[in-house]
Amino acid sequence: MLRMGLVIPSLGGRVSEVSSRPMPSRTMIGYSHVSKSFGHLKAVDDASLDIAEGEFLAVVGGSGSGKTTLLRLANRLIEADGGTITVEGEEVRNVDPVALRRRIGYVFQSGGLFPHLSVADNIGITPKLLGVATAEIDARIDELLALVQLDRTAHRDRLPEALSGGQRQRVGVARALAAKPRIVLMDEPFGALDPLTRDALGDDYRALHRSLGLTTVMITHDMTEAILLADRIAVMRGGRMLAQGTPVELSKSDDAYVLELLRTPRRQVERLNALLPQSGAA
Ligand SMILES: Nc1ncnc2c1ncn2[C@@H]1O[C@H](COP(=O)(O)OP(=O)(O)OP(=O)(O)O)[C@@H](O)[C@H]1O
Repeated sequence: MLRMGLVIPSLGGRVSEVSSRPMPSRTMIGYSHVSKSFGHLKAVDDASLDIAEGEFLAVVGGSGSGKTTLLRLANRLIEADGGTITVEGEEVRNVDPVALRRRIGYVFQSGGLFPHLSVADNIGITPKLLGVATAEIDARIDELLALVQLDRTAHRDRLPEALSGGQRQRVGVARALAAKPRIVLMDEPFGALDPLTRDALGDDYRALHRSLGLTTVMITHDMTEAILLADRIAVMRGGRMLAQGTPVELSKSDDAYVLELLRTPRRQVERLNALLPQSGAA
């Protein structure tokens, strides 16, 4: 696999780097008392959250807790009923939705690729819509394929159906980065992948996030993934923003649901340790 000069940090190195790094303070996305209902259902209920420049924030919570709705409110795929949402200091309701979406990359759970377009055309579609010159788009596609570690010759002209799930997600990330956004929203990007591919993609994306200076908001159902990848975690329940903070801060929460979520990875490890021989003992 191509590495193209990207340093993929070891897990241990990344975790200590995350915990010792001071967070920058400029707010890239700000939610203030935001609400969104569908009929009588409050999908997002009075939620407030600030995401700082350069931050990697994971949003966790049960099915139907409002995570996707929260994400889509930021780029106006859904319009809020109440409260204020800002992106880079501008209220999103004052920004043209199409222009807003070009400033914010979006990675879908299934990759969200156009099935009839090649990998190259999927990646190049936004620059093309923006009127970027063909030669420049071609160079950008190659650069992005290298960034997401897909071999140019092997993958450039393939249709999405001829890719593995992990490769499709890499193309999805490349497409989200094609218009050089500073913010990337990811809706369970690695959820449907096998654990090894998921780990590799998570690590690789985290390295990209850092080297490109991105601000990332990622929905995940996997608390282990949230703890390992994110600087901070926001916990949603029933549309409410239940808690937010670093894993260490959340571990001091007095909310039983938050503590239960945080205990899950450790409980899984304990069960695995009971079932499997300790490493080196096999
Ligand atoms: N367009 C819609 N019309 C009606 N109800 C909706 C719509 N979108 C979301 N909902 C409802 O709003 C609630 C929150 O949905 P949302 O997709 O934000 O949850 P989620 O936390 O992302 O769930 P999951 O983890 O299952 O993807 C759910 O009860 C859902 O059924």
